[in-house]
Amino acid sequence: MILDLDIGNTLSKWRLKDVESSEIRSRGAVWTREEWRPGADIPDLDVVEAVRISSVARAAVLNDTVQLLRHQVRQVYVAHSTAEALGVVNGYEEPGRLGVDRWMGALAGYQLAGGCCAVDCGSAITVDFVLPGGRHLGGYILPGLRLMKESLKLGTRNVAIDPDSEADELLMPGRRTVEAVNHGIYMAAVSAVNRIYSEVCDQQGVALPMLLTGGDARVISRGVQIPHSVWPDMVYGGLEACFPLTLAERAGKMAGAPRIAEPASLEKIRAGLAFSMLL
Ligand SMILES: Nc1ncnc2c1ncn2[C@@H]1O[C@H](COP(=O)(O)OP(=O)(O)OP(=O)(O)O)[C@@H](O)[C@H]1O
Ligand SMILES: CC(C)(CO)[C@@H](O)C(=O)NCCC(=O)O
Ligand SMILES: [K+]
Repeated sequence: MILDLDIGNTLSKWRLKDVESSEIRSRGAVWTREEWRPGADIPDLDVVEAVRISSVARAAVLNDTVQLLRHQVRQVYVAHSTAEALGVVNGYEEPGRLGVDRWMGALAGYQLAGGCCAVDCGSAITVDFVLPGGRHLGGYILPGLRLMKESLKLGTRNVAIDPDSEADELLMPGRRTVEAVNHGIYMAAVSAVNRIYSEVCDQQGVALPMLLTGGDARVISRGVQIPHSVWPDMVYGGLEACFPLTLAERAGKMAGAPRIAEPASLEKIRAGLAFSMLL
């Protein structure tokens, strides 16, 4: 088995992938903590022959995790943001400072779709752009839904947005504090994603496919009018592309990759942008 780890600021996500069949056997998530010890909530390392890690947690968390895994697993691969990989040129002035989860998402998106807009809706919401040809432009970082809510300190932090709510309802004016907050932060997130996408496509003169991932991808997806695909395993896709181990991965296949939604025409994107600038 291959153990893939996506260590975020809040949650550490894992999945087990069968080396022979390339199938995902199990998955889960644990809180990201200082000491990441195997227990009931993480997989049995006896069956694991290789580990691939993307981590944006503090260096100590990653070091401890790697130390621990090296005792029991022969191959441990840790992803880093580099100046160039798989045909993509990192747009950061200091490439190593780009969050490796963003880099993995951008690489996976490029491998799947060519130029793309990769959106990760986690503790933070990040939006990254790669042009056809592989130039990564950099991106945008904004607070995620939960962080926005917590920063308001209105006593509503424990009332999460129901992930099954319809976007239409979430975009209505709230008539209770909790509703006003949930609808406000939802509006902030989806309008930012819509606007950022349109601005950058307009600036660059290209309509890019959009891909969404992260814990809040599903609910944000419902409010984003731009054609897009949701790819829960997008960060893992970057790990597969950087460290291919199975036959399917060597052939360039990434697990759970969605069908790419055809982007709207540049004219349509520009018309939408012109309209929003009138408001
Ligand atoms: N059990 C959960 N605990 C915390 N957040 C959750 C949970 N389930 C869903 N979420 C939502 O998922 C979001 C976090 O998503 P994700 O799992 O991508 O976070 P993360 O990986 O820790 O973030 P990041 O990678 O940006 O550090 C939160 O904003 C929250 O709304
Ligand atoms: C922005 C987050 C927190 C999103 O997980 C992560 O990618 C990160 O810590 N990035 C480092 C800063 C940067 O990407 O510029
Ligand atoms: K993430």
